[in-house]
Order: sequence, then C-alpha cells, then structure tokens
Amino acid sequence: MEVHRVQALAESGLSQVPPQYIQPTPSLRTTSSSSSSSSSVPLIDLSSSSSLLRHIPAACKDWGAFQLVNHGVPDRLLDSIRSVGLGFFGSPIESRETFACDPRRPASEGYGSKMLSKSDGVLDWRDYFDHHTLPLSRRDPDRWPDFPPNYREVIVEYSEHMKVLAQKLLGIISRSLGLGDEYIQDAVGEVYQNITISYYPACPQPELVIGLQPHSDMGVITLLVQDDVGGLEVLKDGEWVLVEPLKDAIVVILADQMEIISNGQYISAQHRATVNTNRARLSVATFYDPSKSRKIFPAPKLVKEGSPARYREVVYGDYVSSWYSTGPDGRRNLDALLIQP
Ligand SMILES: O=C(O)CCC(=O)C(=O)O
Ligand SMILES: [Fe+2]
Repeated sequence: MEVHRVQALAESGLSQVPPQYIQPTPSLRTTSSSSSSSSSVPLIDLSSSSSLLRHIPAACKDWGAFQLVNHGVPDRLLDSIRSVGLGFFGSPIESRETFACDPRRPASEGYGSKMLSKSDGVLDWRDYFDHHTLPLSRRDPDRWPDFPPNYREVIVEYSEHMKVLAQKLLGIISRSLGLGDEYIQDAVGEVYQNITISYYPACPQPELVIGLQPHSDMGVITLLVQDDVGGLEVLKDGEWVLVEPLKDAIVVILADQMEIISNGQYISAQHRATVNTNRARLSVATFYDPSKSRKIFPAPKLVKEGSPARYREVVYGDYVSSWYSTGPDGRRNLDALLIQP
C-alpha cells in the first residue's frame, strides 16, 4: 500500500491540492467557519472549588469540552512535548519513515497519514505519530522516535502526568453525577492510553480540505495540548466554535464512552481541525480508553423511572472496529447505540 505524507506534498510547493483531499460537500469544507460565534469553550480553573462544583458539570452538559488551567501539569512539560513533536516532524523524511506505522492495520503504532482503513473516502490534511503508552505491557519505547534525543523520556513523563490528570477529572466528573468518586474509573477498568501527535502542514487551499474530519473521540476522555496556530473547533448548537489556543491550558474533550456511562447527562463533543495557508500546526491528544474486551453501559444509578437507559451496552472493541471501518461521520457510531423511546 502506497502512503503519501501530507507534509511531503505540502513541502513540494504545489499550488493546488490533489483531488483526493478535496471535500466534495461544501458543508464539510471549512469556509463556513466558526469564529464569528459569540460563545467560547468554557475556561476552567482546576484550583478553584466553584469550578469543581458548578463549572465542570455545566461544561460537561452543554459542551462536552472545556479548557483547563491550574491543572498541575508543569508548563515546561507541555513545552517539551510540543518541542519533541516538532523535532520529529522537522527531521529528514528518511529518518521519520523508519518509524512508519503499518497502514493496513487501524490504530497501529507509529508514523501515519491515513486514519481510516476504508479505501474510498476523502483524506485528511494531516500526518500523525501514534504512541501506545499504557498499559505498560503494550509500551515499547523502541518503536518511538529517538530524535530529538530526549523524545522517549518526554513521552514517558507526559504519559504519567496525563494519566494522573485524567483520573483526577474522572473522579470529579463521577462525583458530579452522584456516583462514587471511583465509579467511572472502575467502569473503565485498566486504562489503555494512546498519545497521538498530529501535524497539519500549511495548505495552499485550506478552504477545500479538512485537517481532521468532524468526529467525537471513541474512548472516555481526551486531554489535548496545541500550539499557538489555532484550528481545533468544537460543534456547539450547530456552529463550529474555535478553541482559542492558550499556551499553558489543556483542552478536555469528553468522549463517547463517557456519554454512555453518564446515560447522556454529559455529552461527547464533536470536533474537527482546520488548516491554514501560512503555518503548520501541531497538537498532542492523549486518549484514555477501556480495554477492547470491556463492556460499557449506562451507570445503573442513572437509569431510573423517568430516565430510562438511552444507550445499549457495547463491547468497547466492537465500538472501535466500527469506528475505524466505517468512519466517525460526526457522531454516527454513538447514535447507532441509541435506544429509541
Ligand atoms: O488536532 C487537534 O486539535 C484535534 C485532534 C483530534 O481531535 C484527535 O486526534 O482525535
Ligand atoms: Fe479527536
């Protein structure tokens, strides 16, 4: 299978994007952008008790996403992860290709460009590097780049901080739903963590393409850091809203299994990434997922008279397979589990 790196294409200096990257439906193009919207993604201070009690639950209900400051992750680590990512994507293509993922297997670890396994379908204007970081049994740092020289160390340290922060947030979210602090963590079981560094090259015709197509994340919770370029957008009441780049903030995105466990009280945010003519953009997404064999279902305490179960139980691995084979198409995978009243 021949793989084209978007970065190589962009750096070849072409003035028009190849047809396989052009979004056929104008509604999927990013021209009709966002930022005119009056609302913005909630900004939450994790060190304030009113945030924990009021702002986090409101953001989870209305947006399924928020930006977090005073999160306890050292700012220098956020800088380091961005800088090793840029170091990798700024290295010669031959060095990068030594770490290519297996393009035939969805979600395989390594350097990739095409997220979905289906052969038709429009391509995203993005390259990425996916790291399998937890559990330790699936971690093999030899499969990660060793340039810049501190690359692997930074990933290991970052993985630990993201796990701790995700678990803290799951405790807060669990409690806010009237469940025990540990309920969501227990429902998820052993954590499967992946870290994906996305690189969106500058594009000569950004209005015709999409960096990353609209989707909701399939796991439980995603923690994302971005650089100062901007491009991440969240769908709110039918409008795309830009997630303003804030240097030391972490973007929290609730994912599909969270919506199921909360029986729809909290929503998974649909989001997408746009690109621009001038500057390449880098983001780092850390996904917190159940194991493939885990069964996920609405918390029994949230299913009662007047609020019946809204989602069918699902084996997480089946959810992942359908996501990668058919594609996310917004919320298609989650909507397929809805129980019709
Ligand atoms: O690049 C971004 O800001 C979004 C990345 C993302 O949504 C993902 O990797 O699932
Ligand atoms: Fe995402």
